[in-house]
Amino acid sequence: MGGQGHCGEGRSIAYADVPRIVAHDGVTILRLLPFCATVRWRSSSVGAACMDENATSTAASPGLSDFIHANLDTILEHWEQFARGIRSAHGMNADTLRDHAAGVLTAIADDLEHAQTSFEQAEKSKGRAPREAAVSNAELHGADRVARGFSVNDTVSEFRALRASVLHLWREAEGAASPGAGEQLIRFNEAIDQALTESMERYAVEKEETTRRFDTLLSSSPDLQYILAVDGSLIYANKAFLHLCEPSAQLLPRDNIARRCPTIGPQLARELPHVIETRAPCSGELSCAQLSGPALTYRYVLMPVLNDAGQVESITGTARNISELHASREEIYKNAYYDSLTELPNRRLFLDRLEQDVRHAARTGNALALLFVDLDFFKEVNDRSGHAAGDLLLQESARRIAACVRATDTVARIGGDEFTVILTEVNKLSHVEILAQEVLDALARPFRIDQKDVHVSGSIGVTLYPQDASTPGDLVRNADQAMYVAKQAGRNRFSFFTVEMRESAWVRLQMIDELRHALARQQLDVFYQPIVDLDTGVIVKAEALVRWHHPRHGLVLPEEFIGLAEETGLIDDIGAWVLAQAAACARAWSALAGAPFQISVNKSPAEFTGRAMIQSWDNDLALFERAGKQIAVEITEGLLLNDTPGVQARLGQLAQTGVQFSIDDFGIGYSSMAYLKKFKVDFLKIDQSFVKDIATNLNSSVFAETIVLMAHKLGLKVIAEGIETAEQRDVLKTMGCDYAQGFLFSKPVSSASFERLLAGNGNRAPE
Ligand SMILES: Nc1nc2c(ncn2[C@@H]2O[C@H](COP(=O)(O)OP(=O)(O)OP(=O)(O)O)[C@@H](O)[C@H]2O)c(=O)[nH]1
Repeated sequence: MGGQGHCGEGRSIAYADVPRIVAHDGVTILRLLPFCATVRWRSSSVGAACMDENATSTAASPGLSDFIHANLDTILEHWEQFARGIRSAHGMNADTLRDHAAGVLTAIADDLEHAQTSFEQAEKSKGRAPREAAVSNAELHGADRVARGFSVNDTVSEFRALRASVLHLWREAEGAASPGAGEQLIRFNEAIDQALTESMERYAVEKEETTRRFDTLLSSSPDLQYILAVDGSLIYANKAFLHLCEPSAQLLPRDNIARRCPTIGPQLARELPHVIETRAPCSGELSCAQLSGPALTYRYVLMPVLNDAGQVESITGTARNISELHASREEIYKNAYYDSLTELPNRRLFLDRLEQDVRHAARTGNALALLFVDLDFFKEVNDRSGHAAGDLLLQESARRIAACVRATDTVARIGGDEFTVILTEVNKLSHVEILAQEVLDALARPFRIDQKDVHVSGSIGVTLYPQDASTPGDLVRNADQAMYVAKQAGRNRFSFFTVEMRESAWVRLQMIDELRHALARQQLDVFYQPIVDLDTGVIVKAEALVRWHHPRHGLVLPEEFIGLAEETGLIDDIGAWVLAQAAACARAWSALAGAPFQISVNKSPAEFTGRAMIQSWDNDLALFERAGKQIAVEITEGLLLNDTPGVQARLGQLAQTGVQFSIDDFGIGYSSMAYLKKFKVDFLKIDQSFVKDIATNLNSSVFAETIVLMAHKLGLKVIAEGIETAEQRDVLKTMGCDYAQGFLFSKPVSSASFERLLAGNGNRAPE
């Protein structure tokens, strides 16, 4: 390279000395120092304003090549005025922009320096330009422009401006008029055209590669990627998108997305007018039906592409398959709002719906009915047939209840065996009654479970909006209270809520609350009623009967609170406490009498079936064991007939302790002697309803006598309850009844009073 330049101090620099940098692809480019900013030329007319006074001409034969070398900075400055205007040169920094142009220009100038061979000339005339140094620079130039977002026009304009700047300044410097200028001009134009061609070719290759890379990237993406024209026709679609389209695979020009991709196209096409109008991105979820399998869910984004005028020229779209996410979101929602066993709405969703329905009814003036359905004796199904059978019964109950109502009504499972039904737009009360009865009928039909018929029934409480209450909470409470009344009235029925129910429910709740504290506050007491030997009239036994000294209501009898205790499970604690008192008294009174004295205690069926605490049952067993025959346990016939494994096991455990058993209220139930063979019973207690008219009613006396006879044949003793008159006592005595209990002998009395009775015991037999 023989070119020379001039610096500001008049020192000439060979261009071979100009520092170079090596680009990343190995192409060497010149990095020009900003050393000369003036046009160096012999002519005084050129660049007078910027002429350095100390500058000396070095070019003996000034050619275009020398001119370019000498005035590179000035040319570039001139060119830069234009270059900056190319869309702000796409953010390129001034040095880089200049480096590229300088590289191309310097290479062209170098090329101009050596004489062209005739071969080169011939090749050029055939349009086959030999490679020149400018080419590699131009390639670099073209490649870089793609990456920086220059358009083809921008790139062409850059070269045109470069050519214009050189020629303009050369002409001004009068170089264009120098000898051989024409030839140089031709070669310069050829060289710059050549550089432009190379730059454009490289630009095109680069662009193609970039497009191919993006296409590969987009094609391998599982997300749908596509570009739409504003009329909805597909400009581009990646593989994932085409996969969802009609199977004819190839994308045809102007294919409309709605027609081409019937699964999701129409849904996307509907969004286009909005995106075009607002020029804002839009996103959402859409459902894509599949030939087989569940519909897929896609989350899509549509993004408008704006032209220079700010108008939407196309729309890019992406869509991601979020079916799994959607499914897990649905699963979470289902778990939160639906009962997993029956798939009905759970309590939470039921309360939401009730709130909405109440609001809607308030707006429209319609009435609404809420039904609270509770299965009867469901616990027995679990106990007898197992929990899995209970589950099946709950599922079938859910289906049966749901089949009774309209699709717009809500059926929910809000607890164990509790269901609710919200009936909206209720016009007639009779409709509610009919529906409640239908539900009862449906539940009363046998359930076929494990090849067996299982029977339950339902109790339903009904309340109405707005007649009974105005808030969801009050409606639920009303329906619950009405259901409770239906249960108390015998089950398998429905009750409408009344205001009186609210009052009695409140009293009941208060009683439950007070009963909870009664033991701790020592308000419970055990009274004892004597049982006499009918032959001798001597007190030989006693029955322990619990009493509640209520702070406001005075002495409360067991009939008024044992039911509540059973319902709430308090019966376990109360029963254990009564047993402990009775066992202590039996011990003391045995010592007092100098002979074994037996006290009988009542055990409710709930104590055999409920029992939240295994521990309390074990404690009872230990007490029974210690007491042995000093305690007799009074149980009902129903309990013995209960063949659920849990109940039978507990009865067996109890029998092991050595206590004796009495069948209470004998005669009013099944009066079956069959179970007496299976379970060792010691006493039968004839129910007082037979004793009452035993002296006047032949049926009662025959029945009582039969019981006595049969019991004796089976080796059992008989106790008659509720004896109030000497006549009753005498009839029973004549029949051979063993023991008697009733007001004729004594009312239940406190332990202290009972001790006094015992002290005088044996002195007399009541007449
Ligand atoms: N199998 C099954 N049983 C359940 C489920 N949830 C609760 N339960 C049982 O359902 C029973 C409901 O108790 P209750 O309503 O007092 O029993 P009930 O025998 O129907 O008594 P009444 O309503 O007074 O007739 C309890 O024994 C619970 O253990 C469940 O998901 N599956």
